[in-house]
Amino acid sequence: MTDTEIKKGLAGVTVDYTAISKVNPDTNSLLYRGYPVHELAATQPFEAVAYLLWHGELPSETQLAQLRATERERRALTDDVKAAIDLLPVEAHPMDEVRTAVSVIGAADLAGIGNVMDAVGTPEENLDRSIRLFAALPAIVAYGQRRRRGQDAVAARDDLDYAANFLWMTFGEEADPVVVDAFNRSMILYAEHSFNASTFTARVIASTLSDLYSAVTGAVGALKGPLHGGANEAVLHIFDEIGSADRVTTWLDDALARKRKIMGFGHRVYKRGDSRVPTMKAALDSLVAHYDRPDVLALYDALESEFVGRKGIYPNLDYPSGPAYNLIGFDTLTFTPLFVAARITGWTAHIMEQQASNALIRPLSAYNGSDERHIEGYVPDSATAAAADRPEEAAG
Ligand SMILES: CC(=O)SCCNC(=O)CCNC(=O)[C@H](O)C(C)(C)COP(=O)(O)OP(=O)(O)OC[C@H]1O[C@@H](n2cnc3c(N)ncnc32)[C@H](O)[C@@H]1OP(=O)(O)O
Ligand SMILES: O=C([O-])CC(=O)C(=O)O
Repeated sequence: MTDTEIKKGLAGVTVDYTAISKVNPDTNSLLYRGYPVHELAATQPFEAVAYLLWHGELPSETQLAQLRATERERRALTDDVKAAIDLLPVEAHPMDEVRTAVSVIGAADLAGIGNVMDAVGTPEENLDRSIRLFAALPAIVAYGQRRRRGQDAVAARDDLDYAANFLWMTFGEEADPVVVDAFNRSMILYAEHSFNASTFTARVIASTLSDLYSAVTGAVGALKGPLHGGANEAVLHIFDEIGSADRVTTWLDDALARKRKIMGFGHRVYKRGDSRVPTMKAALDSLVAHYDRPDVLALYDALESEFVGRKGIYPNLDYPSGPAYNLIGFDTLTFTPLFVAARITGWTAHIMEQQASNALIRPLSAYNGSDERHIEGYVPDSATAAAADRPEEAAG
């Protein structure tokens, strides 16, 4: 064994600088490029926050109009992506559809083909790729839900902004402004969160000088897990299991006796509450009032107060966003793909930041396997035996 200190899960390890966001668990705050996220959620369209994450500044009116025009041009579900999704079983998890769709878009981008040294691309190419994925994902996520319901794709509308068009493509009808506003806020809150597991995955892949699409594909895989983005889906499964507020105590007694994790609670960095929860909870409250569903709020409050009271572990963003997406009408399986559509902004900002100041990410491990041993009967040839006698030369 070794006396090297192991930082399991990289907990508490600071691996690099980032200028994109600051998560501060002491003040329970989250800044995107210096702006508190709740101020952005209250005042900005998601497109402006995407611009902020990529460029470091909020857009002028002209810059926002340019980004919106490009996003609108690239919103449609393209034939190749639709065909690739249609090849998958209709029961496939939508995160697998999204991962596949990103891969298809990446394979169709032929810039840098021919020499692997060009895969990484220029900053201009990577900003363009970021906008391409940002614009394409809503149609992919919307079509996934419609396909599972046996419905056709709904064509994008270029007279609607990002959030309203996303809801239009999913449901085929214009959403109420209350719903659009709550959805827009959720996208902003989900957009970015420093070196979380999926963003770190993207940065690891980018650090090898692989291409942006590969880094995003890996990030989608990391986000799928229930300890990370998959928790918003898992929260709704828990709500369905519990059923109603009056059943919370018995359900929790049983779940804790069986040492189950209560999804939507706890966080690696925040230990006294997630900075984004109050803003998302306010969005959930507006949806509860809009849809007249006080039963949802009763269950939400009952589980939160019982679990926090017993364990002192607080809700994370996935706790209010799960029931909010359910009220809007998204299928439970669609929740984590919605997170992808939002986080594509943060992931791509981090990929470009990694590329701008790259070092291959390759930590060390401490070996705790078998002592050296040998294959019975193996006789090295003379060159191998000679090299074994001169290990420093063999290592080159
Ligand atoms: C957008 C996001 O990705 S936010 C995170 C979404 N994920 C979830 O909601 C999944 C549920 N939560 C969790 O599993 C954890 O809180 C994590 C993975 C998010 C953070 O975990 P870590 O910082 O590694 O803390 P860890 O898992 O070691 O938990 C510390 C203790 O609290 C307990 N704990 C933490 N979260 C929970 C929970 N949700 N339910 C029950 N117990 C919990 C652990 O069992 C552990 O107890 P122990 O010390 O008795 O073993
Ligand atoms: O920061 C984390 O570990 C997880 C999280 O909340 C996020 O990615 O939004």
